[in-house]
Amino acid sequence: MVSSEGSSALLPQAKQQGVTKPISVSGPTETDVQRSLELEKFLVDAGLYESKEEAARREEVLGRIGQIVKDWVKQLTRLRGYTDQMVEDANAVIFTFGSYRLGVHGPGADIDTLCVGPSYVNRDEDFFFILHNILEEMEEVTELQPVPDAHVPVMRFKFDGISIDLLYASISLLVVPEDVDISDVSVLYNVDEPTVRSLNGCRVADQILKLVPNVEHFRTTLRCLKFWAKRRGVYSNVTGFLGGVNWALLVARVCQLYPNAVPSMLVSRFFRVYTQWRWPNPVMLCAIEEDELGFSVWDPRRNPRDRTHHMPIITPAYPCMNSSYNVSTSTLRVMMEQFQFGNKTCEEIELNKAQWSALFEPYFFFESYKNYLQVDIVAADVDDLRAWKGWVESRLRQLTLMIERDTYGKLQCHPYPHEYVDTSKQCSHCAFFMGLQRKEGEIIEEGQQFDIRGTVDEFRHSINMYMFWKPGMEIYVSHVRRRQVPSYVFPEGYKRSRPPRLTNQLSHEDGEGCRAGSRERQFKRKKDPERVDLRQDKLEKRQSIRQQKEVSVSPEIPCHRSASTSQEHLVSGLWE
Ligand SMILES: Nc1ncnc2c1ncn2[C@@H]1O[C@H](COP(=O)(O)OP(=O)(O)OP(=O)(O)O)[C@@H](O)[C@H]1O
Ligand SMILES: [Mg+2]
Repeated sequence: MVSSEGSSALLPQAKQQGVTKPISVSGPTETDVQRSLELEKFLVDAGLYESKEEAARREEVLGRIGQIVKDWVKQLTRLRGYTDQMVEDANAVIFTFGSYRLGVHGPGADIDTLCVGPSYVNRDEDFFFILHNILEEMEEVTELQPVPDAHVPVMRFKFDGISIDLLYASISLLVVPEDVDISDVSVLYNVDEPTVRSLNGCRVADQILKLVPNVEHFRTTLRCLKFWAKRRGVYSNVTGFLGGVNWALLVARVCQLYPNAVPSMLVSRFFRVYTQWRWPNPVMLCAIEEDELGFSVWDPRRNPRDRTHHMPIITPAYPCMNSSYNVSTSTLRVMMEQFQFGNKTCEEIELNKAQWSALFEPYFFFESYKNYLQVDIVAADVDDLRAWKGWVESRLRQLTLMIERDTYGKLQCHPYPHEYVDTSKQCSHCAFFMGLQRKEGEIIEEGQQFDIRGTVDEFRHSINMYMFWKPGMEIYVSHVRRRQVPSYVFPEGYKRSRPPRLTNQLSHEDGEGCRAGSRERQFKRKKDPERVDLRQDKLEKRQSIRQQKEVSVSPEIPCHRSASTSQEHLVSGLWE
């Protein structure tokens, strides 16, 4: 039986912006409920839930951190000469947010944590210096990394092996009550911008949980979509795709539109809604009133910059902001393709033509393009690499934008949010890849080439502006063809033989590539081995002529600072 709800499920375009009423109020059929159970089982089997022991360990760690910050504030209150009563009352409170707070974290996930302290305990010295030193002395604490200059200042560390992101907000109260309500807008009075941003993570999580009609259904659906996005290579805020909070808001909106739906229905409605969504119409949770939006930070009527956002997903707590400003036309295009894939697969699941596993088929990035950019990052040791890689990764979006800008949009980039490590290298190494393709429908004259050497040079120049550069930190950008992609990117260290075209596989080969590919497959079907050899020989010859035309493709990466000019490590710039 196909699931219920009929034509009301079709999203009227006019309602896309500011839909306030649910699209469908009809409930699930038995089949829908059964499918939901199957989906939940699939998620459990995929290892997405942590064990009871791990959950208890997290609680314990949070309790420990809560006590550490209380002691820290008390100690500071005493040092600053406040009265005994003030010392007695001195307090700090820990809140969680992010996936842990939403109840959708998996085993090994980090815990996003906010410490709320009194007005006289500040971030710069008290948090990033005194508390930092206290943590540094503790043997349970490892990998302590303060990031005071971030958009949202954060102290990262592991406590008993559990990753913690700890933020700090000093609110305008002398004493922080244990039950302080950070959902109340008054906590935002007289605090600086980084504090507003730090408080916002918790306020957003609280709002989401308040605004969805059924929290458990929301959680299962969100777990499913987050897992799906990771499998399909579209989970990453920094690369220009969507991160945890963006997926949470998209799912929450669908939950509002279908208040009686069970997770299996919500997953398929998710794809149906977002394949039809006319971006850049914003996605907002229902409780945000137009008036409220008028006072928000994100407001395309007042801020011209907001009009440039491609996929606005607005946070539901004041000040409402676009949580997905990193999305570009390239990453939006990739996500829309993946939504189409999700929609098609869900339709097949609803018709009993496919199982849930089909939805989570991994995306074969290295089979989807003929041409790639390989960005190699090396550093002297793992600590340097962590910092250097973070910097380069945060700039990769710029490279995508610059290439599309410099080729007038004729060359499209697909940044892939996955890092690969060549363990055979002696230095610390990782590599990122981008798929490259001509824009669909673009007519490129014969012999026309894309020269992106200048673009890559500009990118390298901006990367080398890194304030904390150390000897050994290097970046190399090269153009590689599919067959030259290094073997360490493949899970078993070897390339999959080219599979028959899967229905779920989105391919981005230009016409020439498709013809060559299909000819090769035809040859393999021929019985006459001599004929195959001859034809393959011809192909190989052609390939070798092509390679001779190229400049320095896939250079060997040295592990020392090279005095060579950037030309040696550049993308070839020759494009057929
Ligand atoms: N671009 C953003 N805009 C607004 N808030 C953000 C943004 N990025 C992160 N946050 C806040 O920080 C929280 C933690 O971010 P994080 O990337 O760890 O997501 P998460 O929901 O915890 O998912 P994950 O399972 O990937 O850790 C988010 O839930 C959100 O509250
Ligand atoms: Mg998190």
